[in-house]
Amino acid sequence: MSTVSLAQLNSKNRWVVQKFGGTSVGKFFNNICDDIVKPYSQKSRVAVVCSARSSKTKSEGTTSRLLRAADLSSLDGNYQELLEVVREDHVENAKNSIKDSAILAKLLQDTNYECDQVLKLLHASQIIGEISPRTLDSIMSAGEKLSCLFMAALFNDHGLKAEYVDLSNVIASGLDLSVTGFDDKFYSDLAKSFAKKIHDLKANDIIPVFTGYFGVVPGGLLNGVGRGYTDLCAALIAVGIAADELQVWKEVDGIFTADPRKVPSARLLSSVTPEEASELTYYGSEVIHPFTMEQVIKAKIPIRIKNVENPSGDGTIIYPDNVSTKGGQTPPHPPQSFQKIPSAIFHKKKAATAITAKHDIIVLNIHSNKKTLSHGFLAGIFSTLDKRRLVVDLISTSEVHVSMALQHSDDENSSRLLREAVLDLKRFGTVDVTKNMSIVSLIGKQMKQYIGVASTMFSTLAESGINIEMISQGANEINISAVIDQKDSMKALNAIHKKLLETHVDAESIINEKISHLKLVE
Ligand SMILES: Nc1ncnc2c1ncn2[C@@H]1O[C@H](COP(=O)(O)OP(=O)(O)O)[C@@H](O)[C@H]1O
Ligand SMILES: N[C@@H](CC(=O)OP(=O)(O)O)C(=O)O
Repeated sequence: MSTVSLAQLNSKNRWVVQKFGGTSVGKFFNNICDDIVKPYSQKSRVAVVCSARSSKTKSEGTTSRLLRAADLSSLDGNYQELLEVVREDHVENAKNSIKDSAILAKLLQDTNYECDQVLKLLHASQIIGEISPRTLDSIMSAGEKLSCLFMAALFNDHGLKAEYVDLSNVIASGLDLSVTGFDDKFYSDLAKSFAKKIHDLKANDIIPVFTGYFGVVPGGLLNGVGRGYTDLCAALIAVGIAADELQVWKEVDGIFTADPRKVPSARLLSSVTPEEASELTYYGSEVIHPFTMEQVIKAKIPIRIKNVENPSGDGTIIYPDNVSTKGGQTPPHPPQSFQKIPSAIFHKKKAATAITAKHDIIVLNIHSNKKTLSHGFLAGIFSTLDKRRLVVDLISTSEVHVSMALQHSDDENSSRLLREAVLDLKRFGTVDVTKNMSIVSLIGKQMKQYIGVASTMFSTLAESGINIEMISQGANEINISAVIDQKDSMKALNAIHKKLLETHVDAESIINEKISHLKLVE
């Protein structure tokens, strides 16, 4: 644990909110307790938010299992077996980890109760033969309930004073979000309700362990917010209690210039802006849920991404480059925080910040059967796609041609929806589909200020012998994307990273390279 960071936590009235993802809770619960929550709680108040446990990967984790069980129940399948896997996983983990017999007995009782509740819901869905978004949400909520019951028990077992806080009923049941939407008032009311849960704690040295699942929202949390909703929950808690910092703990040191598993020379970034973090998440590098940023940044609270396996690392701070923190002065004064915020946040000179890739992309090409694109042509295409819940990631149009890149999984249901959409789209012209593609995106808030970045990216692909299917420069000017064959994506990431993101390559050198190239041509 870094003494620098802890030395700055000098007041017990200051809060830090710590969010732990599912795989961290599944694999590193002892580190979380002893090396992270314990030392931080000695210097400040700590609120913990956890996702559902995943002992290996998110796709095999508790939330995914519960969602699969829900699917099975509505299809009259064997959901019981899957739920017993969830129960067994939590019971075994509790028995192996909790030493105090009274704490363990209570945890096992609570764990079995939550599993039995889910079984009842699944049974009801099987009888009805369908599952409503509300029921699906309730089933899904068991993931966070089980993991937080365990984490609170573990903290108490290791000598901390912790209390499990269930947020699943925090949203008033009469709320009609179809009228209000997820608007500012909804978020600010929610943040206040979360804060109230803290004021209701029995003593002011208790560590609340919040279920990252936060309620049956109309339309369903899964539909309204999507997977990864615990980030948003943690953000709203941070806003509600005016925390000094929101820490999102993962299994990487922070945000890198590229996925470190794919690009060995990727560098850790000391800071990124919220816009960059959102783009990175959307285009393949799951950094943080995009809804998280707005709320926290509005409240001037920095977000820090940190590594559960390396708590003393500085991590990556997500903070706008033009806003001071709460109580701070106007920019460019660096925001005050638990750990120093790198001055580079205000003096970033790099043209690009990071490169990312999104896989399982298909490209839909539509050649209009008219000479020019007619009135309503694009609207027709989009409503056809929308009907099948197909979301376009990139689009590029010419006079008579539209190309769109979409993410597509090969499961039966998605394939059927795609087939239907293609059939329907044939009303507008000839349609062809190219599968197994990737979107490679270069992200950077500074890029728009520099000439030559896009052309360097595309010429690097060409020099590597990689064919470009489609090009798009995002409307927000912080994203330049190309669609390429998926089998070339590793090569593309590494080549572009080498050219545009390795330390010695900065914006000036791109421009100089361009100028010397122009001179040669002359
Ligand atoms: N630019 C990037 N910076 C950091 N990690 C990235 C990046 N792009 C992709 N990743 C991957 O995202 C994963 C996020 O970390 P992890 O803790 O596993 O996520 P989660 O908390 O969602 O379970 C890492 O495995 C990492 O390889
Ligand atoms: N457990 C939920 C919510 C979540 O936020 O997960 P994670 O923090 O592990 O991404 C999910 O799997 O989507």
